[in-house]
Amino acid sequence: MAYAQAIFTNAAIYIIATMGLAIFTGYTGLFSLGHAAFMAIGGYTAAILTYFFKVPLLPALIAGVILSVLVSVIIGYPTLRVKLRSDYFAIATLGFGEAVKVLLENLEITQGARGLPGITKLADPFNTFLFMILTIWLCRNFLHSNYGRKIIAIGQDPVAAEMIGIRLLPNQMLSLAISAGFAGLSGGLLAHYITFIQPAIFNMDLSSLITAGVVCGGMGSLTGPFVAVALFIVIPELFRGLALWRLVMYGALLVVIINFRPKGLFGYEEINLNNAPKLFTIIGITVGLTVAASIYNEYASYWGRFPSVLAALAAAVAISFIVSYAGRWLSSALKPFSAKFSKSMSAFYARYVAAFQKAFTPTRRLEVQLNALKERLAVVRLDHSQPVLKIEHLSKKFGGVVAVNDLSFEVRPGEILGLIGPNGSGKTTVFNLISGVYPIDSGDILFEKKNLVGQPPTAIVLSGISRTFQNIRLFGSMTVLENVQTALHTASNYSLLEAFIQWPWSVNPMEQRQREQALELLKLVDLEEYADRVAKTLPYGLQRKLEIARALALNPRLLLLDEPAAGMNPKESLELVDLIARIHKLRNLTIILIEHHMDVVMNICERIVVINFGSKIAEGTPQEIQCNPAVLEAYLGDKVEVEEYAPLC
Ligand SMILES: Nc1ncnc2c1ncn2[C@@H]1O[C@H](COP(=O)(O)OP(=O)(O)OP(=O)(O)O)[C@@H](O)[C@H]1O
Repeated sequence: MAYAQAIFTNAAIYIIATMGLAIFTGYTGLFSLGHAAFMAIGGYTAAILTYFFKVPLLPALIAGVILSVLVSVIIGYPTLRVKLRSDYFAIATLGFGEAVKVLLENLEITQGARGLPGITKLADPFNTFLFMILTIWLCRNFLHSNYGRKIIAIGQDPVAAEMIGIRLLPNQMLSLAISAGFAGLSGGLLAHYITFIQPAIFNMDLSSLITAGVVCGGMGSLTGPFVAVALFIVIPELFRGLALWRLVMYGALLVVIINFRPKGLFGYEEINLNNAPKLFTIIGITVGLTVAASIYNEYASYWGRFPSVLAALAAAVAISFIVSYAGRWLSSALKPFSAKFSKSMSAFYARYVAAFQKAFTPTRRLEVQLNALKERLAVVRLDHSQPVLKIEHLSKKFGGVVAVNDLSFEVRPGEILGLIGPNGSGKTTVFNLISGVYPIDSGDILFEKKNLVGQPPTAIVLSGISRTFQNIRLFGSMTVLENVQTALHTASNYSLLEAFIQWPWSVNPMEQRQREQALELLKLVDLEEYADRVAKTLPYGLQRKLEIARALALNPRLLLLDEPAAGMNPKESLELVDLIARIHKLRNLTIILIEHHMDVVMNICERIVVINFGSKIAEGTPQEIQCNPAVLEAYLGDKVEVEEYAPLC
C-alpha cells in the first residue's frame, strides 16, 4: 500500500511539471530538454528555505516558483528573441539544464554534489494530490482565456498569429515562464516528499521524461500528457521485476508512439467520451503487459521459460482486448447520459455565474470593458479627404529577383481596389510589405498619413490593417469560433491572474461577450452553424470565409484580401462577391483585392491597379483596364489587337 502510494505521489509530482510543460512545448511546439533545471531551482529554493530558515512549506514553494519564473525570463529572452528553430532551442535548454546542474554541484549552500539530506517530509500524498488538481485547474483556465488562445495560435501558425496582432516574444516567454513555474512547484514538492535532493536527480533523464510525456500524450492537449506521464511513472514500477527489460519496453513504447502518432496519443484533443476508447486501449495494453510480466516472474521457474513466455503473451493479448472492448462498450453506453449531464451542468454553471455576477460584478469596470469590445466592432467612420493608403516608390528584391519595383499607388477611402497582374508579378509581396511580413528595401507606405515602414507586423495590424492569405492560414486545430475569438484578444483586457482563476464576475462575462461577438461575425459570413467545427475540417470555400471573419474581428479600416476566390467554383465565387460587397457596405471598409478570377474583380472593384514584374503598368476603372493594350499584352504574352480580345472597348 505504501509502495503504491509512493508511486502515485511521484506520478502526481511529475504530472505537475508535465502540465506546465504542456503549456509551453505542447502548444508552442518549442522543445525543452532542460526543464529538470527549473525543477531543481524550485526544489533547492524551497528545500533551503525550509531546511536552513525553517520557512513553512507554502511560502517556500512559492519562493521556488518565483525564482524558477525569473530564471526562465533570463533564459527565455535571449533564446526566444532570436527565434531559434525548435531543435536549436532544445539544444540551448539542454545546455541550460547542464549549467544549472554544475552550478548546484559547486555552490556551498546547496552542499555540492552530496546534496541536501534530511529535508523535512512536508509533502504528502494528500497535499501533493491537491497541488496536482490545482495545477490542472489553473492550466485549463489559462488555456480557455485570451492569454491561452494567443499561445495556441502562435503554436499553430506564428505568421497568422502576428497578422492578428499577437506578439510572439512576450507570449512565448509567458508560456515558458508558466511552465517553469509549475516545474519549480513540482521540484519543491519532490524535495519535500523524498526528503533528499542532489544535483544528479535533476538530470537529462528527468527532463526527457516530462518532455516525452507531452510529446507522447499529445502536443496540444492537457489530458493526453497527464495520462502519458502517469503511465511513464507507473509502467516502469509495475515492470520492476523484469529489471532492465522494462527499460527496453519503455523505449519501444516511445518509439511506437512517436512513429505512429507524431502529434502524440491525443493530438490536439482532450480526452472525452468520443476518444475514450483510445484511452481504454492504452490502459488495456498496460494492464495486459503488467499481468504478463507477473505471470512470467511467478511461473518461469516452474513451467520453464518458453511456456511461461507463451502464457504471459496470451494473458497480455487477452487482457488488452478485454479492457479495450469493455472501455469501448462503456464509453458508448455512457454517451447519452453524458450529453444530458453536460447540458444540465452548463445550465447549472450559467445560473451560478449569473448569481455571482449579480452579487459581485464591479459594474463600472465591466461596462468599460464591454464598451471597448463594442467599439471594436463598430462601423468605421471614413475621412474622405485623405487617401487611406499611399504607396510611394516601393521596392523589394529577393536576391536577384525584383519582386516589387518602384511601385506607387493610392487607395481612396471606402473603395474596393483590385490589384491584379500575371503570376509572379509581385502582388502578394505588396501585401507582405504593407503588413510588415517582409522589410521593404526602399519607398514609403503611408496608412492614414502614418508611415508604416519599420513598424512590426503586430503594430501594423493593430493600427487598422488586416489581411487574409493566398494559402489559407487558419488555426487549424481550433474550432471555427475560437479562430475568430482569438482575433478579438485586444478587446478584453482582463489580467493574467483573472485568466488563471477565472473569477465568474470578471472573466466570464468578458469571455461570454467575446463569444457572442465572434458568433455575430460568423453570422456575417454565414458560418454560424459551423461554430463548433474544428477549422481544418471545413470545406475549402468555407475556410476562406472564416479567414475573412477572423480578419474582420480586428475591426480593420483597410482589409487586404489575397485571392479569396482561389480554388472556388463559379457559384462559390459569386457568393464570395456577394459577401465582399456586403461586408464592404456594412462595415464601411476600404478593401484591396488580389484576385485572378476576372469576373470577381470586374464585378466589385471600382478601380484596378495592374502590375507586371513588380511595376505598375496600368491603373483605372475595370472598363479602362479591360481595354488597356499593356494589360492585355502582360496577360497574353504578345502584342495584341485590343479589338480582337476586348471587342466592347
Ligand atoms: N520569400 C521570397 N523569397 C524569394 N523570392 C520570393 C519570395 N516571395 C516572393 N518571391 C518572388 O517574388 C516574385 C513575386 O512573387 P509574388 O508571390 O509576390 O507574386 P504574385 O503576383 O503574388 O504571384 P501569384 O499570382 O502567382 O500569387 C516571384 O518571382 C517570387 O518567386
